[in-house]
Amino acid sequence: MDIVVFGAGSLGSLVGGLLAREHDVTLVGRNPHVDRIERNGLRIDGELDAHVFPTATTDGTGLDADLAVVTVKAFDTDAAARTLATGSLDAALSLQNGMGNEATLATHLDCPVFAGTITYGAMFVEPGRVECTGIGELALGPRDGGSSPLADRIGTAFGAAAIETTVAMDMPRRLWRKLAVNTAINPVTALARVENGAILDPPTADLAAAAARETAQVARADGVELTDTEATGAVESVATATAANRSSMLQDVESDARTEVDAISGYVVDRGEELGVDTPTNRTLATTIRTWERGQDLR
Ligand SMILES: NC(=O)C1=CN([C@@H]2O[C@H](COP(=O)(O)OP(=O)(O)OC[C@H]3O[C@@H](n4cnc5c(N)ncnc54)[C@H](OP(=O)(O)O)[C@@H]3O)[C@@H](O)[C@H]2O)C=CC1
Ligand SMILES: CC(C)(CO)C(=O)C(=O)O
Repeated sequence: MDIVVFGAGSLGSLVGGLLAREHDVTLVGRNPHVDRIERNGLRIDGELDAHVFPTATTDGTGLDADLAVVTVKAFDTDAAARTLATGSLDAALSLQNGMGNEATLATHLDCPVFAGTITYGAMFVEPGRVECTGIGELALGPRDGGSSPLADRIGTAFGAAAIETTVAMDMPRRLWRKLAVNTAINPVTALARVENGAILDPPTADLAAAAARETAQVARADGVELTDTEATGAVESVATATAANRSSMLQDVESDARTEVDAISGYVVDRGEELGVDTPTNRTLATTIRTWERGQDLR
C-alpha cells in the first residue's frame, strides 16, 4: 500500500516506521526530524527495534495515497484535513485521542474516513529516532460501526507490517470507552502532576471515576451502550497497566504545550449539553486545564 502518515511526531513516527517495514510510506512532519529521516532513515528502539527508510517531507500538500493515517494532535486535525484534501486519497484513518477527529476529517476529505484506537506507546527521543514505550494493539473500523471491505483491507495491511490489529465493527463504543479512560486519567494526572497509577488511590479515584461515569452517561445519551461499570473498569485496568506512565496531558503541561482537553473533557461537556446531560466533573476539569493554558506562553 501507498500510505501517508500525517503528523510524524511520537506516534506517527512509530506507526509509520512500523508500516514502512512492509509498505511505501511517506511521513509528513517537521524539521529537523524530517531532514534526519531523509538522510539517515528512522530508528525505532525500546520495546521494538527497526531501522527503516520511509520518504519524509514537511509539505503535506498534493499527496496521492491509498491511505492517510492521521496522527497530529486533535487541535491540528482541521488544518491537517485541509492539507490532505489537496491530494488524492482512497481512505483516511485517525489514530488520535479525543473525539470528533473523524468528523473533522470527513468534512474536508472526499474518501471514507475510518476510526482507530491504539494502545502502543511512543516517545520522541531525538530527530530521526523514536522509542516504542509499549507494544499494544490497534483497532480500526467504520466510524459509525459495522463492517467494510476497505477497513478489512487496511487491517490486513497493518497486520502484514506486524502491527497487532483488530478490524472492529463497534468503533463508536471503543471510541467512547477510550474517551472515558482519557477523561478520567488525563486531566486528573495533569492537574495533580502524578503518574497514571496514582489515580487508583482514594480520594483521587473517586474524581477519576466520576469523570468516567459522566462520559458513559453522555455516550448512552448518544446511543452507544457503555455502562458506568464498563467505563470505570476500563479506567482501572488502563491505570493499572500504565501505572508508571505520565499521561500525554501531564507531559503537555510539563512542557508548556497545548493540551487535547477540548477533544477530551471539553467534548464530553459540549456533547452532554447538546443531549441534555449535565457533566459537572468534566466541566470543572476542562475549565481548570483551559485556565492553565490561558495563563501560559504555550509552545
Ligand atoms: N504518543 C503516544 O504514545 C500516543 C499518542 N496518541 C495520540 O496520537 C496523537 C499524536 O500524539 P503524539 O504523537 O504524541 O503527538 P506529537 O506532538 O508528538 O506528534 C504530532 C506531530 O505532528 C506534527 N504536525 C502537526 N501539524 C503538522 C503539519 N501540518 N505538517 C507537518 N507536521 C505537523 C507536530 O508538529 P508540531 O508540534 O511542530 O506542530 C508533531 O510533530 C494525539 O492525538 C495523541 O493523543 C494515542 C496513543 C498513544
Ligand atoms: C491511555 C493513556 C491515559 C495512557 O497514558 C493515554 O492515552 C494518554 O496518556 O493520553
